[in-house]
Amino acid sequence: MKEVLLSARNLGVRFGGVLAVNGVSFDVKRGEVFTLIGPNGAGKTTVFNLISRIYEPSTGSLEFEGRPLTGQPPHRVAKLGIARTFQNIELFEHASVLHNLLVGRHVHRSSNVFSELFFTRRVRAAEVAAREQVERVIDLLDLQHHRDALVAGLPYGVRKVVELARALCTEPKLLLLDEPSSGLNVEETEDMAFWIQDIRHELGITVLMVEHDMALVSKVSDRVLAMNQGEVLALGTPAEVQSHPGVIEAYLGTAEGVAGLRRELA
Ligand SMILES: Nc1ncnc2c1ncn2[C@@H]1O[C@H](COP(=O)(O)OP(=O)(O)OP(=O)(O)O)[C@@H](O)[C@H]1O
Repeated sequence: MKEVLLSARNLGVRFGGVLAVNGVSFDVKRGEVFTLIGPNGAGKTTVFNLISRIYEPSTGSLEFEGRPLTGQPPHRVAKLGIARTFQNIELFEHASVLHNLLVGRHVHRSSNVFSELFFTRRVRAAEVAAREQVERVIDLLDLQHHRDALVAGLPYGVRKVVELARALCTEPKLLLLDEPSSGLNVEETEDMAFWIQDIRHELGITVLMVEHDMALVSKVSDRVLAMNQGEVLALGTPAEVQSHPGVIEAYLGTAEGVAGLRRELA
């Protein structure tokens, strides 16, 4: 059995009168692609924000590599090996792709003013390692042609890949992808599925994803957790979860929704 990388136990968070997440428990195993699905407002992004330490849980705990994550300040999360992308892309728009990726590497910088000023051997070695990792990621995600382009001038689909690249430049153990297909056309979504599979197989990175596109979910996920109104509805393989009656009712809602899902999966 695979080792558990991230463990959530009885997670809960309340915003005023809204219980956004309530008693949610799950384990993400090292090397898998684990996906959260559910209708709008189910609590998926809130779970991401709890893992990123943007929100403090009202109840429960999170462990990463067997150590408590709850209690860590948000700026430590990247250093521990957790990177994320956002539903709305967050990049430096007026910087080049290369600069955005190099910024992603800064999580590994531990130099002080003195060593930076005199460009010591350690700083030089860190600089070389940063460049090598950035070039590896550029090659993996086929971004060579866009290396020197300003982010602001790039099509949305490419910006989405640049954001993914920036997260990979931090060399994460766990990659959180918040709706990687949102805003992408069919072809770009297929490319995104390839990138996710490559990231998992070639880099061995564990992926925790929130996604609405069920065709993408089925293609890349090992396990799926369905949520509704802040609670866990079902956990299993993509096929098991999609055929779960509670999921069909909550996630798809209507008979037309079910027919739509069947068409999408056909
Ligand atoms: N900062 C906040 N303050 C108040 N309420 C919030 C906050 N963040 C989330 N919520 C509420 O918590 C619930 C869960 O929201 P969340 O964004 O996690 O859902 P989601 O499953 O990611 O939905 P979507 O698929 O639309 O992104 C919603 O009712 C939302 O309005």
